[in-house]
Amino acid sequence: MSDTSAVFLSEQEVMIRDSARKVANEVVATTAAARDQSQAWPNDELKSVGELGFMGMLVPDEYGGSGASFVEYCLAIEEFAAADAGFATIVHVHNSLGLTLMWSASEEQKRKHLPKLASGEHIGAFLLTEPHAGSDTAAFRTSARRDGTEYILNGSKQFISNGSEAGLAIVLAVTDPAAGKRGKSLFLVDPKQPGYEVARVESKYGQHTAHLAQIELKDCRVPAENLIGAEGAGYPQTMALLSHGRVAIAAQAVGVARAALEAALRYAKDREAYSAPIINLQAVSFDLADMAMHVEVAHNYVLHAARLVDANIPCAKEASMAKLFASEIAEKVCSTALQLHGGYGYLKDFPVERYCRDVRVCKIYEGTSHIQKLIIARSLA
Ligand SMILES: CC(C)(COP(=O)(O)OP(=O)(O)OC[C@H]1O[C@@H](n2cnc3c(N)ncnc32)[C@H](O)[C@@H]1OP(=O)(O)O)[C@@H](O)C(=O)NCCC(=O)NCCSC(=O)CCS(=O)O
Repeated sequence: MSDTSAVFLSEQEVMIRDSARKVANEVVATTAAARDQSQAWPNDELKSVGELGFMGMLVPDEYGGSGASFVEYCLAIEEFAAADAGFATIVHVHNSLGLTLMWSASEEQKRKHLPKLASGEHIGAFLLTEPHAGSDTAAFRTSARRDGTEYILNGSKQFISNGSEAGLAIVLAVTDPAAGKRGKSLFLVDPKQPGYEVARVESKYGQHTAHLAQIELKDCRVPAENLIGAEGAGYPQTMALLSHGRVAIAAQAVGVARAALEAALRYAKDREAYSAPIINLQAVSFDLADMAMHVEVAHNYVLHAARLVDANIPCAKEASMAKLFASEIAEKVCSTALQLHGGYGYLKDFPVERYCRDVRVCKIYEGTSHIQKLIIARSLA
């Protein structure tokens, strides 16, 4: 990223970005290619970023967090994604629990759960999507039936990042089937308790660092005090969280695209054809120019959306624009980076084939590109 991208960052934003960049480069990136092969859970790497405060970024100091702004959060996610996109997914999904609890949890819930989340002792998972419904969030069926001082949760949850590794889960479940969007509630669930079952851990195309699970909730009894906020308030809470999350996924896409651009630049300066580095070929340099333009524009638009979040200005449209633009250009940038490497781009000796696989899901999770268009189009009507 060129120096002017940092001109309007505060000293603190630069400090957090640089701290994230340092740990990402020194600890996360160095093990990323091996992890892509082994699919090992990055315990040590998470511990390292946790010690620096990156596991409780959106949680204030009084609950053990680092009280970062959303801009600072997105800058950190971009850095982690440039090192290992799957690692950034783990960190992002985890941090989204802290944000949800800050918005809606009782004081008692905050005191009980936030310090362990913020330190990284408990990894967080958010159980939203179901096997039969992803985009259509109103169609979720997982039920929570009140039974005395408890709720009994039943249902299947699909595509759950961190679901198999979590120390704390938040579940969206239907408490009143007749009430539609006002009949869904959020619950805190301990993944070690009976009734929380990891049915399978998916085998997937990319982001091998991030484990994606199918979770079965079978007569999973949770105390009534684990309800987050009011009964029936879960749906709008979740929609607001998804909207903020889209800005972070956009930052993640920018991070991977930037890494791909940097890899392509290195390669183009090093690789010779026709007796000169291939960067001297106009076709190659035009591709690189195009990639750099897209990465910089996406980076700056992500910061714009994140600043709106920090200013508490409704920005569902901008969040969707950031995610749509960044994830679409990131896929193209990564693909062009692979192309510029020629045959070597297709080999695991170079990182660009991993970037291509890892970045693809940015167009799908936290709302597909079509869902982002739907939200943007709605805002224009
Ligand atoms: C496509 C959808 C946006 C359609 O949503 P709805 O039409 O059902 O929602 P609305 O009626 O518009 O809103 C309901 C309710 O929420 C409030 N709301 C909505 N957006 C916001 C916001 N940005 N900030 C605050 N509040 C918001 C809205 O005001 C309404 O509240 P009231 O009724 O007025 O009180 C939706 O279905 C959608 O987003 N679909 C995509 C789902 C998605 O992104 N899935 C991804 C799942 S997560 C994932 O992929 C990662 C898994 S992980 O890695 O573990």
